[in-house]
Amino acid sequence: MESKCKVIIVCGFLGSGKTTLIEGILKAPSLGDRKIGVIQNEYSDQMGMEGALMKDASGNDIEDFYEMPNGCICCSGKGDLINTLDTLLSKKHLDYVLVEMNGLADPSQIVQTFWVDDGLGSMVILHQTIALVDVGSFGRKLASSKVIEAVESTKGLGSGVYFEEQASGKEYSERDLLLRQLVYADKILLNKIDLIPSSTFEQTLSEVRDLITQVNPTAELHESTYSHADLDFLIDKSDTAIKPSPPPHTHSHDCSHSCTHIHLPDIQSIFLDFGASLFDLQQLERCLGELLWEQPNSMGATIMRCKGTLNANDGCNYMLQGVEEVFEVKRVEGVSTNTKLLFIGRGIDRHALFKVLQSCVLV
Ligand SMILES: Nc1nc2c(ncn2[C@@H]2O[C@H](COP(=O)(O)OP(=O)(O)OP(=O)(O)O)[C@@H](O)[C@H]2O)c(=O)[nH]1
Repeated sequence: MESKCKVIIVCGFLGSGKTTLIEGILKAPSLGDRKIGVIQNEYSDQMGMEGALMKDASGNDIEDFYEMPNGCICCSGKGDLINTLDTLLSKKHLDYVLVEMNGLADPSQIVQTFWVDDGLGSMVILHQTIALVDVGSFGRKLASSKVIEAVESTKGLGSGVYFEEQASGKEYSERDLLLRQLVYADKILLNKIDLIPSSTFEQTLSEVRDLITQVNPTAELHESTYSHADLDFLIDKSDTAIKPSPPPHTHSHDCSHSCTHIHLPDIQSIFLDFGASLFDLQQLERCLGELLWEQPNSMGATIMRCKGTLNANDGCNYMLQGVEEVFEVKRVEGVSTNTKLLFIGRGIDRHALFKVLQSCVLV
């Protein structure tokens, strides 16, 4: 009899390194002949770029990649995720499926789905949940006096009270969401430690470790850069004994009508398609600097995350990756696509943003 497919949920806030983690696992030579599928929950149904960049150790495309666009699998989880798993597993046996949640999703519904759904148990098993934390920004977001308050606000997770809150489609504060993404994790990567200034390195890490341990005392913590960790830690080793108990009652909840797809009240996700336009790279980098280095910027917007693909004046394709004020525009090979950019943040005027970026297009 074939063994069950092991599902690994990958969660974490915007830009914390989830895709980087999955790319690293897929490329790891020590993966051998284990078969892995990927389900990625994107913010926009028009992005569809990260699949093309996912390669195995030999540089081949990943066959079993599936994008669940424009949605929140934490809301439509029971339906969409299960259907997608069905589709993937009906083609062939997979040893693992990595499910990347979007950066604004609360993973608790999905995790609980696996705990309580017997039908699911027959073909797949939840192996573990890995959460990514961008240590520098996590520390900043939860720093100082807010720490106690934030930890207090997670009390009751896993209890009936928490379930009821979710059923009413409750929107979270950014701080709550950050912490909720950690509560169900078996393993937590303290990522981007290269970005912590050396003068505050030890202190920052110790504060973040301390806070995370209060929220989730049983998770295994691992410090990383570019989401790197041994495969043994990431996918092989799993200690089911340390998983928290399922909640006391099974509350089935179809929240497609009541939940917003993004659990933060005022966050916008703006998708811009510039077609085959060619961008002046230097001009674009100047514009991005102006948009990202000061938050809120001169347009009054706070941009938390931006990413996309673009065509440049040198005839090459590039990928934009930005997390808060840090961004890079990196050349990519083997991907031919139009310019599609996604911006997530607060107070963004779509038209004004389009105009600024349009000014970087060659005429
Ligand atoms: N300096 C630094 N950059 C990192 C590290 N890990 C990831 N990045 C970069 O951070 C950016 C975002 O990484 P992703 O892996 O796309 O993050 P994500 O969590 O999948 O992003 P969303 O899906 O948009 O939430 C990329 O430019 C990565 O190269 C790290 O440890 N250090």
